[in-house]
Amino acid sequence: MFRLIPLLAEPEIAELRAIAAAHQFVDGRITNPHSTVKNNLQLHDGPAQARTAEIVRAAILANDDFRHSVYPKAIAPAMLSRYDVGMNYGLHADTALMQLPRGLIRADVSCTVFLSDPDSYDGGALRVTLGSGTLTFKEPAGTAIVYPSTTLHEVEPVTRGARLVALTFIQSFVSDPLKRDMLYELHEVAALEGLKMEFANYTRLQAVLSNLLRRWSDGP
Ligand SMILES: O=C(O)CCC(=O)C(=O)O
Ligand SMILES: [Fe+2]
Repeated sequence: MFRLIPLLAEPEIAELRAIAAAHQFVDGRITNPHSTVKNNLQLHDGPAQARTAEIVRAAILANDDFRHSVYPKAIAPAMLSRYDVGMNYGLHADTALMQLPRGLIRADVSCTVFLSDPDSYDGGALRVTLGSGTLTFKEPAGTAIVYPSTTLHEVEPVTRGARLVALTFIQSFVSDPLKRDMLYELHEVAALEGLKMEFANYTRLQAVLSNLLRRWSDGP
């Protein structure tokens, strides 16, 4: 499932931009030393990184659309990343198991939160390969694109301005993307149509949803 989710409001966007402006970024290869395609910058300053992670995590957990499309079980601390002119991230797949301070997580869903106004830079779109086609995302500030970590994807070179994003990876309670999609669809239909249904039938539909989630989730 590919979902565009309005995730951050103006004050959060402003705070993350201020954090980015006030700190030194380092070569993004620090977290992927063997990558030959990664050509961007990351922010690793302790408190600034912690605050970034807190803002993004709180927004994810408070967002119904995010919760019902991703079913987050573990959220990697979000990291600010900047692509200046000439920077890009070539075609790659995300690592399946990521070592985080609190242990390993399996990346099921990848998430880019756009923080720069799209008009302020050229290039820098996220392109996700889907079979013979490609999906391209260059979204307004505050919007998150969530996409399966199983995909090959890349960030086009920036040719003007700078592209600031917050990046995170999420382990889902439901590892199978198709099952996640079906749960999301069923939840949407129940939410949109439920009030028009006979209450007894709506209750049965809710039971099916809950029982599917019980059957398909990894735990705890
Ligand atoms: O900058 C982006 O939008 C994506 C970055 C990415 O693919 C990654 O960090 O693995
Ligand atoms: Fe990636």
